[in-house]
Amino acid sequence: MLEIRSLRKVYGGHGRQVEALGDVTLTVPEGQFVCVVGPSGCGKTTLLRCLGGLLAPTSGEVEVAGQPVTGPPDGLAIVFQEYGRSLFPWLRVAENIELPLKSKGVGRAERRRIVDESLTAVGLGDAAKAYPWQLSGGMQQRVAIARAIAFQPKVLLMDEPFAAVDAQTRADLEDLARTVWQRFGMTVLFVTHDIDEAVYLGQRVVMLSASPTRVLEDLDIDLPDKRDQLATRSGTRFAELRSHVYSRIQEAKIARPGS
Ligand SMILES: Nc1ncnc2c1ncn2[C@@H]1O[C@H](COP(=O)(O)OP(=O)(O)OP(=O)(O)O)[C@@H](O)[C@H]1O
Repeated sequence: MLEIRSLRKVYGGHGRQVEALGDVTLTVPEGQFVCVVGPSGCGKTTLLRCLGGLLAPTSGEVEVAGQPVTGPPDGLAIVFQEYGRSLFPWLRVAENIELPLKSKGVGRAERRRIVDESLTAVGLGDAAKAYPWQLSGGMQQRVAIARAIAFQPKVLLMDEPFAAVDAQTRADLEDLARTVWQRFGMTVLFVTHDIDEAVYLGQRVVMLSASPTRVLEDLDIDLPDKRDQLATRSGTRFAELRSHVYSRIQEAKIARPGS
């Protein structure tokens, strides 16, 4: 479903060149939940932007559902970290969710049905008429997730979506992300700084090196499909996986030239 081959991205301008991605190759089959972790600044967001058609690669190829990415692909939705800036404050929650459906040409009655279903799926069945600024940060991020799933994407890209909420809300949103993935069966690529979060959520954890960025390791997460914040995180296998990922990321940071 997602194919990234020898992806390289160099930002230029103002006499400064930054090689955000060196040579990244990665395949995500349809329906998988894959997490991407790596040292700060290694190009995780850049990778998602190239996949989402928001940035052109310097070289290499990016394909979504067999089609080369030349702009935002059909059937792909992105949830960003900054929910405060991704929702329109002057539109009610239901109108925020409806907007992409309108541009897709979905009729009014069907829009209503999809909005209700998506809000219920994220536990906000009663918030349709509220404005985003009347909701807590965690609730706003639920609205952003509802808007993404209302679009019925085949691919969902998530860029550190829970980094700005408190720990308890974050745990709830992590479980919501897995529930939504299991229910709607989309392919998910989830970028995070948080190693525990990556191991808890993913079927695979892809570790990126420091610049020049490549895939350091692609690890299968052999935890049971049914995960639980307490039982899964306190298990021996979880501890082994997280310490493995942690030590690889530490090595990657130390290997960084000049750090
Ligand atoms: N628009 C841009 N112009 C120039 N350089 C950029 C631009 N966007 C990102 N960079 C640089 O590219 C590198 C990778 O940035 P990116 O945000 O993709 O990394 P990241 O792994 O997501 O970072 P973090 O973990 O801190 O969120 C960084 O050195 C960053 O400064």
